[in-house]
Amino acid sequence: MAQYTRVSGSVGLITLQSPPVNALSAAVRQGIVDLMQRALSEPEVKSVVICGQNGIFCGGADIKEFGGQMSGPPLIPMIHAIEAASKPVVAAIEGIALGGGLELALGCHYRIAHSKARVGLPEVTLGLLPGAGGSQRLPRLIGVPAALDLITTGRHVTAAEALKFGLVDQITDHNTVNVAVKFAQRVADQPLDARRISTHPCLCPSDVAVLFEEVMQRVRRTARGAIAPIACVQAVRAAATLPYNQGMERERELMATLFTSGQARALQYFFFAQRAVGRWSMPSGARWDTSKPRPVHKAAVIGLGTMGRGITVALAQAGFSVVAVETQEKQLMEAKQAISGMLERGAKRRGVAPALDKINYGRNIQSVADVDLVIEAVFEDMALKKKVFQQLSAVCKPSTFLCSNTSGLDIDQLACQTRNPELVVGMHFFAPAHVMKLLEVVYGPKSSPLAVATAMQLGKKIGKVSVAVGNCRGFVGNRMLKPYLEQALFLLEEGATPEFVDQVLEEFGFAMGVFRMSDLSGLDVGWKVRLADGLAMPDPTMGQPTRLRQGRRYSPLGDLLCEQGRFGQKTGRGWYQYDKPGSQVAKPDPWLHSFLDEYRARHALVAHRIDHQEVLERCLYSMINEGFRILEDGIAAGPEDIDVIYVFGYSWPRHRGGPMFYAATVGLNKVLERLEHYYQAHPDVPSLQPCHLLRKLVASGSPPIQKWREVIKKVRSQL
Ligand SMILES: CCCCCCC[C@H](O)CC(=O)SCCNC(=O)CCNC(=O)[C@H](O)C(C)(C)COP(=O)([O-])OP(=O)([O-])OC[C@H]1O[C@@H](n2cnc3c(N)ncnc32)[C@H](O)[C@@H]1OP(=O)([O-])[O-]
Ligand SMILES: NC(=O)c1ccc[n+]([C@@H]2O[C@H](COP(=O)([O-])OP(=O)(O)OC[C@H]3O[C@@H](n4cnc5c(N)ncnc54)[C@H](O)[C@@H]3O)[C@@H](O)[C@H]2O)c1
Repeated sequence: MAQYTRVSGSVGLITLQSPPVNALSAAVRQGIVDLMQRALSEPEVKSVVICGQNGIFCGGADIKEFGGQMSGPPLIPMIHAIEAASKPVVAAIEGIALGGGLELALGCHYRIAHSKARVGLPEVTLGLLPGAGGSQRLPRLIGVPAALDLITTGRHVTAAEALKFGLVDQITDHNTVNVAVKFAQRVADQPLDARRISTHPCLCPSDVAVLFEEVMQRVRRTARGAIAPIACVQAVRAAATLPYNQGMERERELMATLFTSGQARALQYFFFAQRAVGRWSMPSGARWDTSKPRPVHKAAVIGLGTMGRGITVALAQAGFSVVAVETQEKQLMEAKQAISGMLERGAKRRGVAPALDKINYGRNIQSVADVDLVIEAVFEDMALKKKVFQQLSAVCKPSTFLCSNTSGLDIDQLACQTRNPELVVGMHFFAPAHVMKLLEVVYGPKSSPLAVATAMQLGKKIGKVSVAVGNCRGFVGNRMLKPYLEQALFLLEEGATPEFVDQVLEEFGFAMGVFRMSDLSGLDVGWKVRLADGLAMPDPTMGQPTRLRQGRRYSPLGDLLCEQGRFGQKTGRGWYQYDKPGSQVAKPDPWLHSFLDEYRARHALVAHRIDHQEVLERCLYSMINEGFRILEDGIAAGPEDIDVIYVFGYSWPRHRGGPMFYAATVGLNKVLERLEHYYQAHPDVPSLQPCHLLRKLVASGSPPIQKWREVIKKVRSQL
């Protein structure tokens, strides 16, 4: 909807009204069309201002409409009509002008923005391009290089940057609508021809062909298989090389291809999934909207290794006072230096002062007595963590929330060490913790909704996408990683190479294949856990068959590498070889290939040809199957939680929506049928056995992912 008012006698003010972001729904578009006609037909009206209600100009096309039949006036002719209007039209931009919202503003003859406003064309993040003339008008207004940057990245720019680009005509700290109305009065009699951006020539640098070639190469390299960024470059190239009308035709063709692509559907699903995870719920019935967080002013971090340092930086950068504790003097000094460096580099990038004074360092756990929340990040050792939790419980004020950054240990066991187990939750960050967006907030059986709400809110304040999950070994992310890693090792035993498996996974869109990722994280990390679990047993005299544990197939390949001191990048050898320890360039290692040949010979394993399909299906479907088990067990509330965890924490390609969305795209019956096939071939691998929920969903006719929660509820109630 939109509202019309006449202000100052001669200005027609059109206000978009569609909360929360004034998206261009059919009703809003109809309103704009009708009210523009009214403004143009009223003789007293000399100029028009378009604004949005509640201090928000417009968040773009209504994404919810994309899935269904589009109705109402189309956007492109609507914007053309505004540009062609005989009276000046001024956009008054407050809050945001994004996507179709900015395209609407580009159709206006002038743009006035509030100094705090942000503008951008983020369509690429939804698998689209600016398809209402944005790809053709923006380069004509701000030049090809700047337009390529904005359109291919989708980044939002501040009003000040927009002014520098020439994207807006004026910025103001005052009431933007009032300023725009006065401006509209001033320009009422000005000629409009030069203000119609579609008539401008597209100014190109002399080396424009080289520029497009370079940008296209960069985009292809970083897109990881996403098609929208490439289409965005093609659309801007059309603006640079074709007359406006032909450019618009090219924009329409490219948009039509993207619009119906699975990638756009996946990215739009993911847009809503990211927001859905904020509406968390617990099996007890506690929910985000009925649980109030408690404010946190001062926090502590215990253990300043890899994770503790990143967590301290994230907290300090967000303005929290932090007490940072490390027991060893040498470690403390090193950590202090590293944290200061991270803060200084971050501050330089963002053009602010480093938050060094936010942190108090100490070696004594007593120094955390008055904090509101503690995040423990000591070694992954249950006995040590229990001791730390006992100490914290004795030292801290009774209301302090005690959180652990454990990667997968039982939160409940830690809670049991404290006086107030209801205030204990997991806060599982991902490395590097000041960079990675994901935070798993893990509730145990005793965790209170207050503790979950507080950890979720803290996560949001430090810029994380927080997902509330239940307590089980590995929580959601690492639990699903286990069958994925396991299949990758089995594939090596059966004839594949690390390079081939990684190539397939990287072509699928992962930033790194499983073996390159393991080399980066350090092979010793998982080895220590397997040793502690009694799985890794190098001594053959222990009587364990090498490739079997507790009746299940087991691959000791990772253990054997660790026994040779091959821990990955840090030692310069792992699944690959590196020029020197710490180097990041992975090279195939002939030693590893001979080692695999000998290993297969020793175990009478006959290598067979493993193709692309088998690698993908076995690695991904076993992981997806575990995802269904997680849903069945109530560890994640819905498929969106799992998908958000995988995209933000494990570099799952966003344009494939996440593992559960991918399963829905492939077809649940196909996933089930292939799992059955592989389980039959490998009956000693339980992770390949299709789980009950997957069978139930297929038996229910494979409903769309948005309906899975209903089936999940039924399955859980039967358990
Ligand atoms: C051939 C056909 C031609 C077509 C022409 C194409 C036109 C055009 O080029 C395409 C587009 O504009 S594509 C669009 C380009 N635009 C974009 O990509 C902008 C996307 N939006 C954003 O980036 C952020 O939401 C804001 C920065 C606007 C606000 O951030 P914040 O303050 O943190 O708030 P928040 O929590 O994020 O959102 C609050 C609520 O609003 C909801 N909602 C928001 N935008 C929506 C929309 N456009 N729609 C619907 N809903 C939208 C959101 O879901 C949430 O509701 P929920 O019930 O809780 O789920
Ligand atoms: N490294 C990762 O990628 C990663 C990711 C997510 C979670 N985690 C988890 O985070 C935790 C820490 O892992 P990390 O990789 O940072 O380990 P790390 O070995 O780099 O650091 C642990 C630090 O804790 C310190 N420490 C040990 N006992 C202490 C005590 N009693 N009081 C204060 N400090 C003490 C050590 O001196 C060391 O500096 C583990 O639980 C791990 O599972 C790690």
